[in-house]
Amino acid sequence: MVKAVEGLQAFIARCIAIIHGLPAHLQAALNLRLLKSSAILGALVIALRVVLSRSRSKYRRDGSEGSARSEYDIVIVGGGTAGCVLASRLSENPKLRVLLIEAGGSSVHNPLSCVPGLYYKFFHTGFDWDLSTEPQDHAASKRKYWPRGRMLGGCSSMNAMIFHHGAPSDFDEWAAMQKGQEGAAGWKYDTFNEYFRKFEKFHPSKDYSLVDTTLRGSAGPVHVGYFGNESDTTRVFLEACHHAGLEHNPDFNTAKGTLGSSKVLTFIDSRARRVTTESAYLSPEVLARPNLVIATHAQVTRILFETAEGKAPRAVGVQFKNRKGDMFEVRAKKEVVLSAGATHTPQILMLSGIGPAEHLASFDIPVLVDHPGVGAHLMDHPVIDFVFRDKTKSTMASMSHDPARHGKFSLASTAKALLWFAQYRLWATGPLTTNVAEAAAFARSSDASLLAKAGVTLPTADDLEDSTSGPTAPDIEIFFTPMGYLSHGQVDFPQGHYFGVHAVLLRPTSTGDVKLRSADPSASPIVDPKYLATRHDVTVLVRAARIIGHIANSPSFSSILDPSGSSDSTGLLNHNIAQQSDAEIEKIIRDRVETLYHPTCTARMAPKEDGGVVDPLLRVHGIDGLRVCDASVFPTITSGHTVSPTIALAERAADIILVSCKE
Ligand SMILES: Cc1cc2nc3c(=O)[nH]c(=O)nc-3n(C[C@H](O)[C@H](O)[C@H](O)COP(=O)(O)OP(=O)(O)OC[C@H]3O[C@@H](n4cnc5c(N)ncnc54)[C@H](O)[C@@H]3O)c2cc1C
Repeated sequence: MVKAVEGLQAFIARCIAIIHGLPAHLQAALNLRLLKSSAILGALVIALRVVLSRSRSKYRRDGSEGSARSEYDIVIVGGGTAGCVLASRLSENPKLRVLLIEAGGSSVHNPLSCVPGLYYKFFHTGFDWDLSTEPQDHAASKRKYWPRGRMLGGCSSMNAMIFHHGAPSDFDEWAAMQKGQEGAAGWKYDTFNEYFRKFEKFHPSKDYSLVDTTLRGSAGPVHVGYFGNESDTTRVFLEACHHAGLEHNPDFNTAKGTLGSSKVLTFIDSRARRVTTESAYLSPEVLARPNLVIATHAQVTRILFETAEGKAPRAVGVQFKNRKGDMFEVRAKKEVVLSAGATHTPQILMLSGIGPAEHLASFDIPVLVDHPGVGAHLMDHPVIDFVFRDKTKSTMASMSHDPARHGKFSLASTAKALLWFAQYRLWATGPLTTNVAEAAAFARSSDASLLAKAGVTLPTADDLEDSTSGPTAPDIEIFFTPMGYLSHGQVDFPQGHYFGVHAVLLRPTSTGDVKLRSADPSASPIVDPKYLATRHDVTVLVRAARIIGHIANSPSFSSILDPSGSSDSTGLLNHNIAQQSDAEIEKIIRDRVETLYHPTCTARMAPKEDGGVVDPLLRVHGIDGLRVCDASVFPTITSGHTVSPTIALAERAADIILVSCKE
């Protein structure tokens, strides 16, 4: 079967090479025929790949089998970003019997996950928990779509692949918030950085030779590099950033800090495939370990406890159901670890009787431990998308308006997609290697000289609260996408070419919550991020929009801006942003705010009296045998993208658990 696929690929390669060698007029004449045969061959390759991936998936146990045995040492709930790391690291100890339980299936051979530019195709599918927020009181009362990965690798299997630590002071702040509890110092950047390096295998690039490779990880399972697409418009954006005063930072991810601008480092390997925690940590060798069992399509419904007079309740196992709804129970001799992510971890805790007592009582859930912090302090990064019409008509910008994406069949767009697929398969290049958000800039809203360049004079006694984690940490991110979109791609644009510049609020002061909708585990939790509830948050975003206006007016940027965008009547384009008043910009912000997909802090690491749910060793306060390890334990949100801190956190958690199992 493998040979058949390779044979087909070689045949396509030969056809394309021959066509490329012909004179231009013959190439044009053959174009249509090539497209048609590519379409048929491409479809065959995809079909064969699907068959192959099915046969390779045999090593995983479907949840319908229940569990091969009913007792393990450690039961991990949620095989997402953090869960896969834990399962792999903990099962390195052959004496520990580890069970990983995941609600979804594998994604490791799924083209929508592997091919970097296709991840948005997962939205609203069975691989997505497909959540929506409550109507947002401060954002035009709209509900906001929240995608969350429901598969092995979790959100790492469907995210935008940006590798980013955040600011070093974010982690010093994490440590300081623990007020000297045991294990607190290990979260300081100096120490925690070892775990970032532990998971990373950096691939140097001659195009990014200023990266100091001695500061990057070199031996971890997670391959990162600059292999993804870099569009011409992305390069222009970076020139414009330089012009606006956002200096080039050769590497966002070092102790030197993250301010400045650059193409982003990505979780894309040398063959232009997405790297997920499933693909990196659950290798065939790891899956072959006799002490590791992975149950897929198995949804945990609650944690099981033993209680004894005068002792803290002890987690002793979990209950889960398979796709048919059959219920199973497994026991955990040593520990249960929750890694179900920032929306589902608090849901499982509450369904198990750990959460705000009054809220649990309203669903007749017996209260095991009154924990007001469970589901509280939800923090996310709000993003505002600004869209511009591209006069260069670049290939990537044409992806903004893709009729095929909206279900309208067109031979031309299907043929184009198949050609891109062939280019991707044969040379690992082209539009499909994009991570979409190709470049970024990080800045501070209190940077008077940066804002002065953008025409904003900050008040001399600026009373805007400084919510950053330190004097060199950002609270604004501006990123560039070589295609334009609004509302996660759900808004149709008139035929044309567009790109996007996006403003992110990195350190919001608005916080929200996750609550139960019902005592039924199948019901989605209620998520309410309370976007833009504070004046601070709107003010920082207005300042970010001013910087974007300055970028848009720079000489380099005007070389790609289609002037017709200035007389846009659709209300979708932002060519005139620099001329708009603060009030007009605020209206756009409240109307367009969306998630950057970074919910955190819903079972935060902090002393219980400060609303904490876990201690610095990730143990749930007041319960034995139960830890949480995922983005819900962030004490506060980092000023950057959240997957790298989650992987590093899981690496540290594995060390903590392995030590505790020896004791
Ligand atoms: C579209 C998108 C783009 C993003 N882009 C980036 C980016 O470019 N860079 C970046 O740094 N971050 C990005 N993020 C955020 C980042 O991926 C997440 O913060 C991170 O992956 C969260 O990891 P986690 O382990 O906390 O949760 P998850 O990865 O969500 O894992 C939770 C797992 O638990 C499973 N689960 C939930 N409930 C149950 C249950 N009851 N029983 C069994 N299993 C259960 C889920 O199916 C899932 O597999 C993005 C996220 C999304 C969705």
